[in-house]
Amino acid sequence: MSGTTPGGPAGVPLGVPGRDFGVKDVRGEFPERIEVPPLERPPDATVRVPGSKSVTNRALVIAALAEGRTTLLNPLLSDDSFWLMKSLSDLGFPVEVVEGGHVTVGGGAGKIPRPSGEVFVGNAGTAARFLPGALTLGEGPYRIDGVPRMRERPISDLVDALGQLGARIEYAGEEGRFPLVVRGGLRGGRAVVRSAKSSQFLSGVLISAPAAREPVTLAVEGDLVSKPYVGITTAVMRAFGVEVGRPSEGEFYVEPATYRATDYAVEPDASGASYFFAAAALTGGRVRVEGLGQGSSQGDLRFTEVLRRMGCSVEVAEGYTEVRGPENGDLKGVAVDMNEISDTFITLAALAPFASSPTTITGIEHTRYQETDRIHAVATELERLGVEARESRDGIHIIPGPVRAAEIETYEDHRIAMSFALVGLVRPGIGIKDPACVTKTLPDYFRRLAALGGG
Ligand SMILES: O=C(O)C1=C[C@@H](OP(=O)(O)O)[C@@H](O)[C@H](O)C1
Ligand SMILES: C=C(OP(=O)(O)O)C(=O)O
Repeated sequence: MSGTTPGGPAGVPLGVPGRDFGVKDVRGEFPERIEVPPLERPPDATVRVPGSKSVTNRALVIAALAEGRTTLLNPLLSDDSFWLMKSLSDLGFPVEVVEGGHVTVGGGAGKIPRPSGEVFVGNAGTAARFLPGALTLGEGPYRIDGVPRMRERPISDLVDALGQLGARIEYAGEEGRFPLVVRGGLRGGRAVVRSAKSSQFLSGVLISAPAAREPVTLAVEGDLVSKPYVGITTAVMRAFGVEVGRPSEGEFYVEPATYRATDYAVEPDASGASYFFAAAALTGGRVRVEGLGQGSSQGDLRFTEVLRRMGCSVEVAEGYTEVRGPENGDLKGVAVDMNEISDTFITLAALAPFASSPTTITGIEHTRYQETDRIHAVATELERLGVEARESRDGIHIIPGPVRAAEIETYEDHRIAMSFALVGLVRPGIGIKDPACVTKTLPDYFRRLAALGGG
């Protein structure tokens, strides 16, 4: 790695106890750009990745609503969980990162300790979409805001759904956008939820539903994107003692209940694991990710099925998943609908230029509303590498070809940085600008990537 090595154990103690919730602000320790050196030989590695962002942030909110003290084992400690832990702490919940990087949360048994206040969620979609419903449990008003990009990301489908359940939520600035002001009280009843721009709206309503005074029935209207994340939501709710009923295909039913605190082990992050699997695919190497395997609640582990179709051999076992890239180096292009696993479409887009045939990715229009307009950003950066990429409304078509050296713009999007860094493993001269954006979900990503080379 040129420049300083961010996120290394020497520079950045992750998971240390203290008021920084184990997430030291390391952005200033990153260089302005990082050049990823090509690997000298294909990796033959067994790696661990931190806990799932999605599971961590659900478990944190639910633990705060629960009765009793929860310990989260192997949580993700990164910007996204930092903003959620800080928000909960600002609301008066005792949240602590203890020895070993575990997190304890003192639940309010359905109450919020501070009667009013302000919270800030950075650019964490999970915090932005899970907290408004939870805030209806307190007295209010509570103001919730985020970074400028969060003020552009959609939120009205969540506000509308909670409103149908009796929540009083106002837009403090522009109509339909962050920041919001939330007042207390959630009646319950029946709501129609639109989740075509983000599944996080449905998840956010579900998480707060047990706190309503009356039973809640939710009917999903229109497309539901990123479906497996709703399964993660109901799985974490179940672990804290609340069942979600499914009266019919598009309906969810939750009775009034108080979550029960529990000790909860967070499984490794499957979206984060995708970069390490992809590194094996790209180099003809072998990478095993420990602790992530059969029975995972995360849809993104199915990225390995895409790699299998591209010619990799994949083993999803009980306690690990292992990917071996094709020995002859022949990665095949694929046509794949990635609606359900869209965080990994960028990982695939970084592999596609090296395949022996074109790749077509569809079903990902909703990613235009995420950290950046991801379809457009990916097409732009592939073109910067000299690769032909055709953008459509809901996808991208990538034609393999020679890849030239380039300085990659990352648009404050951790997944653009992490995915395009993979190109650097096989092509010299790939610079990643603003590499600090990886702190959103994987602060020591570049150290981990370099370690694949045995470093
Ligand atoms: O609920 C979650 O934890 C997430 C849902 C997905 O968002 P969308 O439903 O907006 O696609 C995913 O992209 C995001 O990284 C995490
Ligand atoms: C879309 C993502 O994040 P968020 O939770 O902010 O939506 C992501 O991590 O790729």
